Amino acid sequence: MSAIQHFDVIAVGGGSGLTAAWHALQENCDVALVTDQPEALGGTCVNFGCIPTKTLLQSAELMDSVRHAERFGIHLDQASVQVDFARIMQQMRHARAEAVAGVRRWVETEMTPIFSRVRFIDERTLESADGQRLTADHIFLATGARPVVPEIPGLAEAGYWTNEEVLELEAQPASLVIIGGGYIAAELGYFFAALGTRVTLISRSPRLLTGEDDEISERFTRAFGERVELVTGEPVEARATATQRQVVVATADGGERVLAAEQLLVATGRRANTEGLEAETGGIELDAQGAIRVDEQLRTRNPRVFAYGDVIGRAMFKHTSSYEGGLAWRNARGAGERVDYRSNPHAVFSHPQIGAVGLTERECRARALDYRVTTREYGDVARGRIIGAPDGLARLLVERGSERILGFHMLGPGAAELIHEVVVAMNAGDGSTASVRRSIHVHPTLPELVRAVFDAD
Ligand SMILES: Cc1cc2nc3c(=O)[nH]c(=O)nc-3n(C[C@H](O)[C@H](O)[C@H](O)COP(=O)(O)OP(=O)(O)OC[C@H]3O[C@@H](n4cnc5c(N)ncnc54)[C@H](O)[C@@H]3O)c2cc1C
Ligand SMILES: NC(=O)c1ccc[n+]([C@@H]2O[C@H](COP(=O)([O-])OP(=O)(O)OC[C@H]3O[C@@H](n4cnc5c(N)ncnc54)[C@H](O)[C@@H]3O)[C@@H](O)[C@H]2O)c1
Repeated sequence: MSAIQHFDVIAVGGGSGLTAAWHALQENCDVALVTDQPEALGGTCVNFGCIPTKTLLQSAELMDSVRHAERFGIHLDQASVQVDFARIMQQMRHARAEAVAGVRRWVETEMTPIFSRVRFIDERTLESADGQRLTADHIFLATGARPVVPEIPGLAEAGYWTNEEVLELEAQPASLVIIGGGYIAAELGYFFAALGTRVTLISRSPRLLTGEDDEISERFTRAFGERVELVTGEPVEARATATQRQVVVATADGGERVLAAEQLLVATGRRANTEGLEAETGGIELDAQGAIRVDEQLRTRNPRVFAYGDVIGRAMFKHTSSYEGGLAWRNARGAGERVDYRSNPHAVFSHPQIGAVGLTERECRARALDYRVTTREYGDVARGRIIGAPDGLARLLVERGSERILGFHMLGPGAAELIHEVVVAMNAGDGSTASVRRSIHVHPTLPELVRAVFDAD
């Protein structure tokens, strides 16, 4: 049996595990960073998620501008516009490789890297695949999540991509079927469609992005349906022919449709990575979905072990796991802070773009809150008209009496950036609408749309 190595801190996970590690290093702690994917240091965000997909979407947005240049008096020979798909993909992978190399240099210089899977062998000890035993004053688990692949007969044999394989492409598919109606379907569906792939999207519900405020989801679905073919139904079988992949869909009217395309992308959610961790042996409880149960301070049932990020199965966003990682670290040092997701924002980088924070109108109703809703369109403000009055709006939900901002939802250009003023307002003073209303906004800018909806409330 090998000797036990003891550290001040062990962070398990090469993604947001780095957040706790970074905080620990600021306090001169001795840190072990454990990951089973050293070639993908930086985790999902850097390798298979936020950064590579948004890098790809930059090309999609540019293509959209080129296609619509005519509207602003710029005549382009559209037939001469060519997509160098291989180059788009290679540039993304090159940037990714540089980012990973940078993270790896940092980990190898400042921490003790343990490049292995680990599992608990008791409440104090982790063991690597080659039998190294590790203990620490504090352990942070950020082992992330992986794609859920539905059990559709024939799917494995037919062959499919998830968000990981799709980033390895060299050639653009002429046609693509996507299973799923959430974030990845909306973002990657937009990428492929904007570059000219014929995209068919299979969604269980008639509306896409059902977690959004109803009006946002409805208007997004309507606009997105002009870009891709939307099919509502349940995929029940998949198969491959010599040239195609086919998905049989049981449609809502009791019928059946066979959808065919060159390739198939599965985007049906993500599940926490806890298999093989032997969490129970470590005194850590899992929920029915296999996510790690934590309390309000992000502590597991084992007091020396904290968990955060996708593995706790809450809001699976990079900014959320970064927030949680900092909070978990401070709590390990005795701060006693509670997580508060009330102003945890999110964005869908599709077209139209979505940015949102706080409660949806549906959630306000479910909580029997006394609220009012105010809406303004892009065309209601000068900058909105300058950019062509695009389809889009801002929706504000305010609690009557307290005047607290309950939620803010935007659909349209810049939505992901524009919501931040409201995120700050929700955290300023009493979280009421006053701070936005009394602030001067530059004219003519899109933040004036935010101001306009607050003024109209
Ligand atoms: C396609 C896509 C696009 C996305 N876009 C965005 C976006 O635009 N904005 C946003 O905020 N979020 C986005 N997300 C979500 C975001 O990427 C995740 O929420 C975030 O990266 C989760 O970080 P994490 O540290 O919890 O997990 P990960 O980054 O997945 O890290 C988990 C780490 O744990 C390691 N590991 C797992 N099990 C073990 C074990 N037993 N032993 C050792 N190591 C182990 C893994 O190798 C990995 O290094 C996107 C996700 C996807 C899939
Ligand atoms: N911009 C961002 O922040 C961003 C972007 C991409 C991904 N993410 C994160 O990654 C997570 C995973 O993304 P996702 O799009 O895979 O999941 P999702 O949870 O957003 O959507 C899953 C979709 O798949 C559908 N679905 C589930 N099972 C199905 C089945 N058997 N057949 C047909 N449809 C089925 C659901 O109805 C839903 O529409 C997101 O929830 C989000 O947390 C974030």
